[in-house]
Amino acid sequence: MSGSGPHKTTIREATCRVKYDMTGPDAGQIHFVTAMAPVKVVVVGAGVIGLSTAVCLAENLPNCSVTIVSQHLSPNTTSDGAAGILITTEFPDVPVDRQLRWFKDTFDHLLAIAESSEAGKAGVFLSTGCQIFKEVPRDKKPYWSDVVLGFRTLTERELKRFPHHKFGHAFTTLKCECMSYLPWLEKRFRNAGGMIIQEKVTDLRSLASHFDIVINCSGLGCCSFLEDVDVEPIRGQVVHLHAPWVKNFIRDADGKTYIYPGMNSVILGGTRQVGDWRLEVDEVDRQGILARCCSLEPSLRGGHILREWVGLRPGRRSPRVEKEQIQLQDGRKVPVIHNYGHGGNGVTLSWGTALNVLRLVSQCIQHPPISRL
Ligand SMILES: Cc1cc2nc3c(=O)[nH]c(=O)nc-3n(C[C@H](O)[C@H](O)[C@H](O)COP(=O)(O)OP(=O)(O)OC[C@H]3O[C@@H](n4cnc5c(N)ncnc54)[C@H](O)[C@@H]3O)c2cc1C
Ligand SMILES: O=C([O-])CC(=O)C(=O)O
Repeated sequence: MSGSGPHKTTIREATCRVKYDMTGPDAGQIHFVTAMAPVKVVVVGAGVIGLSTAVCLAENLPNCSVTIVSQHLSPNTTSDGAAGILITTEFPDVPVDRQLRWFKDTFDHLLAIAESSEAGKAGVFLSTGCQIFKEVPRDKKPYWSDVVLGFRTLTERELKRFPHHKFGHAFTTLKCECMSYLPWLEKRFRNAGGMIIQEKVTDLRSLASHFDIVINCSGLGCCSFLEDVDVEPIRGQVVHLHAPWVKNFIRDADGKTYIYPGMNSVILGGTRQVGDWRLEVDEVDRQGILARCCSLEPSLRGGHILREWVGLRPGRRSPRVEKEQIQLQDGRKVPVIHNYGHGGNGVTLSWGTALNVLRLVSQCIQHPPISRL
């Protein structure tokens, strides 16, 4: 780490002191007095997962100093190119109630932004449309149906628009455009006293020697410094089309065809090529995307292409949100909290998994319960 010397404060030394208020308007309340030295937390990564996590920590833990160390910043992260729709799937290794909480916490957080005067600046807004199925799904009402707004089954008349599909849901969800949202989060982070260092991490241990707690939000990047054989790229290509008359989203449940109207363009997708590291736009993929999307929404044929983009989703069977401990050469044990592997759902789960990390960090520093947790 350049620009910071060895740091000797341990977490134990920095834990807060408790004061009991006997008088005044807060009588009977326990106050936690800021400790002598702040707990030094470092967040690796400044995509939607790293920035959400860093903001959550910086705004809720006054006795921590939070630093982001990231190789790339917005607009050069995978998150920047995400369609940003809030739709989730079911991960095999995470209890459903935990997944539900991740999604609901994110939805509620972003809904509040969408309803505020910050919506335009943050790039967060409501989006109504449908998800359609070529075969009737076993579970006609997914576990997340009560998180989104106005969830219902498509009528037969609505389904007639999609002759190759047998079933569908209509609902209102949120779209969070990271090209706006990430700079907006970054500003919020700096306002909360956070620091950002642009640097590649090659070894978690040497980073840990300068901090008390390490949070790993490096997405696919953790392949280079972490032995997690489950992480792999899932290539996604999208086309941005000028077609402002298209207002409602359409998503094929197979995840390979979607149409998402946004603030300045309609995003057409997509591809899901597992293990494919190519970042170049593929001509054949483009033709496939346009053909599939136009077959669902023929009016798109009147649009024109604004730009194209390829990103690599941080693929994993399930996201990894958990704590481990690493031991440094001097014997010091440093908690490392992982928050990566969100695949095609990083925006959808960003705030929920960030709050999960906040709870884990709070446990590490024996911070008092916070009403927002
Ligand atoms: C085409 C496409 C469409 C998508 N659409 C949606 C959608 O509609 N909804 C949705 O929820 N999700 C969507 N996704 C998925 C979403 O983009 C990802 O889940 C999300 O971006 C993951 O965020 P992240 O912060 O983990 O990763 P990233 O955005 O990749 O951020 C990782 C960060 O870690 C940093 N980093 C990596 N390695 C190192 C290192 N060694 N040292 C220092 N820093 C490092 C990087 O520089 C970067 O800042 C889409 C993805 C693609 C490709
Ligand atoms: O699948 C979608 O609807 C959009 C998305 O999250 C992705 O392409 O990863």
